[in-house]
Amino acid sequence: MRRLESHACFGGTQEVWAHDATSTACEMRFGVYLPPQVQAGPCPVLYFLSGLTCTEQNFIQKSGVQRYAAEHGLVIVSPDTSPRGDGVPDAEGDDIGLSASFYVDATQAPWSAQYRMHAYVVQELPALVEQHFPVTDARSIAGHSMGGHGALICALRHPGRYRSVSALAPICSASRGWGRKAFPAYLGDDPDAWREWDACDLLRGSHDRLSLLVDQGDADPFLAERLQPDLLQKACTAGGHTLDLHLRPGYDHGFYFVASFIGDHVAYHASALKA
Ligand SMILES: N[C@@H](CCC(=O)N[C@@H](CS)C(=O)NCC(=O)O)C(=O)O
Repeated sequence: MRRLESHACFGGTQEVWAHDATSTACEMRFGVYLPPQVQAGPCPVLYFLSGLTCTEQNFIQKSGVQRYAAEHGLVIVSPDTSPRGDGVPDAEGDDIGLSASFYVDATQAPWSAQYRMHAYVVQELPALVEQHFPVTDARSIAGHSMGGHGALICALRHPGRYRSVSALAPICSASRGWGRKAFPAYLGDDPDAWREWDACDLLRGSHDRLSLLVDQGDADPFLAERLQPDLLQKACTAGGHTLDLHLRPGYDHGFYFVASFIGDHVAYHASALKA
C-alpha cells in the first residue's frame, strides 16, 4: 500500500492511497480523511461512494466534507468508482465500463474478472482500512447518484454491517433507470439477476426495516428518467421502510448540490455512529 497524497485539512489530514486489490485484480485508489480526533483514539468510518465519471478525487476536492468530518470526528473513506488500468474492460458511453461499475459484482464476460466493486467496497476495503488506520469497526455508508445506488444496495444486501445509510440524488432503481445499459452487460439478460442489485427491488423484499435519508434537487435534469425517487418512495412504502426524502428546490445534480447538503448527511451518520 502506498500513500500518494497527504494534505493538512481542517485540523486533520486528507490522504490518498493506492493498493493492489484482490477483488478487482488491479491497483485501486481511495481517499481517507483523518479528522483531528484520531490523535486521541480510533474514530468511526463513513464510506462515501461517488457517481458516474468520478474517481476518488471528485468528492474529496469538491464536496467540502472534511469540515464536517472534523466537526464530528468521523473518518471518511472514498473509493474510486471502478477498476482501472491496462486491460480493464471499457465500452462506449459514460454509463458503462470505467467509472461506471454500479457497485455490483459482474457475472458476465468480459466484466466479471474485474468489475467486482461490491466485494471491494463491502469486504476488501473495510478490512484494509480497519487494519491500517486508526478506526473502529463502526461503519456507515453514503453516496451520490450511482454511488447513492451503491450505498443503498450495500446496506440492503448486508444487514447490520452499516449503522446508517443515506444518499444524495441516488439512482433509485438502476435496472429501470441509469443502469439500463450496464445491468444486462454486467449481470446478463435475466431480469431476476438484476433484482438482486436494484435498490427498489431489494427494499421491497427486505425483512430488515431500514431508515433512509435522501436529498434530491428538483432542478436535476436526470430526476424523472434516470434517478426516479418516485420509485424509491413506493418501494419504501411497500417494504415498510422509513424514508426521509428532501426535495430541494432549485438544485441540480452536481457538486454544488452535494456540497450544500453533505453537512446534514455527515451529522446524520455521526449520530448513528456514536449512539
Ligand atoms: N456526463 C453524464 C453525467 C455525469 C454526471 O453528472 N456525473 C456526476 C455523478 S452521476 C458527477 O459527479 N460528475 C463529476 C463531477 O461533477 O465532478 C451525462 O450527462 O450523462
